[in-house]
Amino acid sequence: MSTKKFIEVLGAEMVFDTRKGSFHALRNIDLNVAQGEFVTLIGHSGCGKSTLLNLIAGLTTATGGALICAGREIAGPSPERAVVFQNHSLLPWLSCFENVYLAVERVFGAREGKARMRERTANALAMVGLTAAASKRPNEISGGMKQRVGIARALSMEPKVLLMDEPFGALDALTRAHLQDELLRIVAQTGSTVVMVTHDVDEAVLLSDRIVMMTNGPAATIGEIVDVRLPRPRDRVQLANDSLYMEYRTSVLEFLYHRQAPGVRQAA
Ligand SMILES: Nc1ncnc2c1ncn2[C@@H]1O[C@H](COP(=O)(O)OP(=O)(O)OP(=O)(O)O)[C@@H](O)[C@H]1O
Repeated sequence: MSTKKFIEVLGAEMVFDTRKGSFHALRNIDLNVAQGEFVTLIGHSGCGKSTLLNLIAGLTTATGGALICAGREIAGPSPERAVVFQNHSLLPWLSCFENVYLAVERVFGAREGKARMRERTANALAMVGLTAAASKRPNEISGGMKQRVGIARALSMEPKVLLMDEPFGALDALTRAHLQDELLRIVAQTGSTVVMVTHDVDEAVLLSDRIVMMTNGPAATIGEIVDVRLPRPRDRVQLANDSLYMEYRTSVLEFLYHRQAPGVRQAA
């Protein structure tokens, strides 16, 4: 198996059946993601970013084409592809520790003892800086902390791929910046392969190895891909004045606001 083609999306199509007839959401999506690569999907609202992420997650089945992860066809959801959503979806009656432990137990429960699973849970919480909040319930912590529990829960499953659907979309700018920096550090530490949906151009340039820019729907497809060749580790303050950073930023903005202006529909 080539590590350059860890995730393969081959001519994927997605047509939804709706009450008003069929809706062609995604058309001929071809994308390879390498092992350890950080790829973001960006595009205007409704273009199909979440739909593509859900196909990779195995939460929805493509109506055409094929999707492969680690050499096997994606046939449904799997802990090897953990998903972090915008609304963390934690169980409110469980502590942060218990929320993460639940995921650990589901993945490792059949072959590992409780002590090892508790260790895994504690490690995941430590990775996102939440050791001190482990015994708190979701309603006792901030939005940013809840999102970190969601990330810890995903990481605790030791997924091959981390799929993130606007994970920081609901957070204020400072919390968001802080969590982006943490994600950069965690990904550097774990070597995770990440596919993340975002609306935020700066977030995309800061985090990505490649930015996949999608055309407007219906029948959205990949318009262009930007290779972000900024060295890592990346520092947001230094990058603020970096000319290469500005170039990447401008090319994404040009794609989004000149070539795919909001509200301009594709000819289906
Ligand atoms: N289950 C479904 N049934 C019918 N249509 C759907 C379904 N899911 C998504 N769609 C349609 O497919 C298109 C793409 O939706 P999707 O949520 O993937 O877009 P998005 O780019 O993630 O949007 P946003 O940025 O606003 O979250 C939209 O027109 C949406 O209405």
